[in-house]
Amino acid sequence: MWRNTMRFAAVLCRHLPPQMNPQNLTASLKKMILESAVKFSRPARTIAWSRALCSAPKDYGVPNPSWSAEMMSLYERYSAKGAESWERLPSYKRYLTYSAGGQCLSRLHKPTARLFTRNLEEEGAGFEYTVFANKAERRAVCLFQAGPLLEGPPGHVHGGAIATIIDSATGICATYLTGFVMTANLNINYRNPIPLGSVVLVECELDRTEGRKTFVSCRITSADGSKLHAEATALFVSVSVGTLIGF
Ligand SMILES: CCCCCCCC(=O)SCCNC(=O)CCNC(=O)[C@H](O)C(C)(C)COP(=O)(O)OP(=O)(O)OC[C@H]1O[C@@H](n2cnc3c(N)ncnc32)[C@H](O)[C@@H]1OP(=O)(O)O
Repeated sequence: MWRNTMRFAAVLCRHLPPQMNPQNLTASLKKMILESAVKFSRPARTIAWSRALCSAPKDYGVPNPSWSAEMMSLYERYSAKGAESWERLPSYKRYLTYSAGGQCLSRLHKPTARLFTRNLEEEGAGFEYTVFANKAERRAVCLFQAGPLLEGPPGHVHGGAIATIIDSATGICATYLTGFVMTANLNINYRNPIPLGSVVLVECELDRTEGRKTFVSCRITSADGSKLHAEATALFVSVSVGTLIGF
């Protein structure tokens, strides 16, 4: 039993992404890994879980057939700028999976949970988005195509869905630039409704950091930049992985 436990823990640690190598893990995370290993250390389960943990997660930030010509054109424009300036960030269905660039931890922790913005399998129905980030300029841009299940006012996107994409885009920007964070404050001014099915740019910029606080501002405009849909400011507070997991 103990040998299986240690073998399972070793498999987990081997598949942690580089920035989460075992020397850098918090005590609470080590405890979680060991507890999970104990829980699943019966031989048959060990093999099944090891396999399940090691398959590649689906990246939702790549084009799919629901993307409009306008969404594709923007995607190609940012992709063409080159990874040295604008890096496309992969997008998975769990926050930790995205942040750590791996998959093991999110599958161990409440495995049936899903990121709110990636909770529909039907392509094009809800949030279709992809994020490019520019480290040197401390900016990120989210290309967002709003599906029909995000309706608020007839034919237009729900204000809560707009808040969600702003929270996500600014959160991804803050996480990319400063590490694990949680939203502490979000202020939004809605300027013009967003038509359902349209593609908009959610442009985020890191304004400043103060200790654990990261301030990000955001503008949502039409794809050609001619119409302002919303403006927002967000405050994120850095947290440990243990806090995110709930330890
Ligand atoms: C891939 C997808 C990315 C998605 C990103 C989406 C992120 C989310 O939606 S997270 C979910 C929504 N957010 C939450 O549930 C967070 C709930 N709040 C909390 O857990 C805590 O209040 C938390 C973590 C924000 C801060 O708590 P804690 O770690 O104890 O920090 P705390 O000491 O209170 O505050 C740290 C600093 O921030 C400031 N601060 C905290 N909250 C606020 C606030 N609402 N307004 C202004 N300042 C604040 C404090 O004054 C303090 O400032 P200073 O260092 O100058 O004294």
